[in-house]
Amino acid sequence: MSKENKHPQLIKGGIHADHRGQISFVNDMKFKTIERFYIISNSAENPLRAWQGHKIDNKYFYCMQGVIRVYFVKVDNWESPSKKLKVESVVLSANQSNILHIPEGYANAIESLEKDSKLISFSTLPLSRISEDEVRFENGMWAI
Ligand SMILES: Cc1cn([C@H]2C[C@H](O)[C@@H](COP(=O)(O)OP(=O)(O)O[C@H]3O[C@@H](C)C(=O)[C@@H](O)[C@H]3O)O2)c(=O)[nH]c1=O
Repeated sequence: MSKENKHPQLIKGGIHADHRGQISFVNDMKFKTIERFYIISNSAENPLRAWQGHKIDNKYFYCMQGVIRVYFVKVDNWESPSKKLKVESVVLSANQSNILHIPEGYANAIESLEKDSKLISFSTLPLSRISEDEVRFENGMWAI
């Protein structure tokens, strides 16, 4: 059976504004497989959080405040990945209300492009299984 071609995808949402205020939504986001969520806010001194690799966990990233660039790399070999792997990225903004889905098999890096930017991350793997999933690489592993 052919391996499903799972590449990061943007799940488009929208924003409704009227005299009462504003609603940001992503109607097509499904939570059946979500196990937990957390919110990342990088410090002003370290605006770039790189690199977290995930063999199993899927990430659904949503920018709640400010602007954040998410980089991702398809890891070819977890023990000794090539330094020449293609780095792709997507900019998420609180003014656009989109979710970036990064499937398993990728390393990600999170860069805050504005002060006090906040990213909510929905994960499909319970924290108890992190040890079989997460592989950390140093900041300079893949050039940003
Ligand atoms: C991510 C996460 C962390 N924590 C706690 C435990 C941990 O000691 C502390 C710091 O977490 P981390 O060191 O994993 O944070 P970090 O190194 O920023 O890694 C996180 O960044 C995102 C981009 C990822 O892809 C995940 O791997 C996630 O672990 O926060 C939770 O309790 N629940 C969570 O879901």
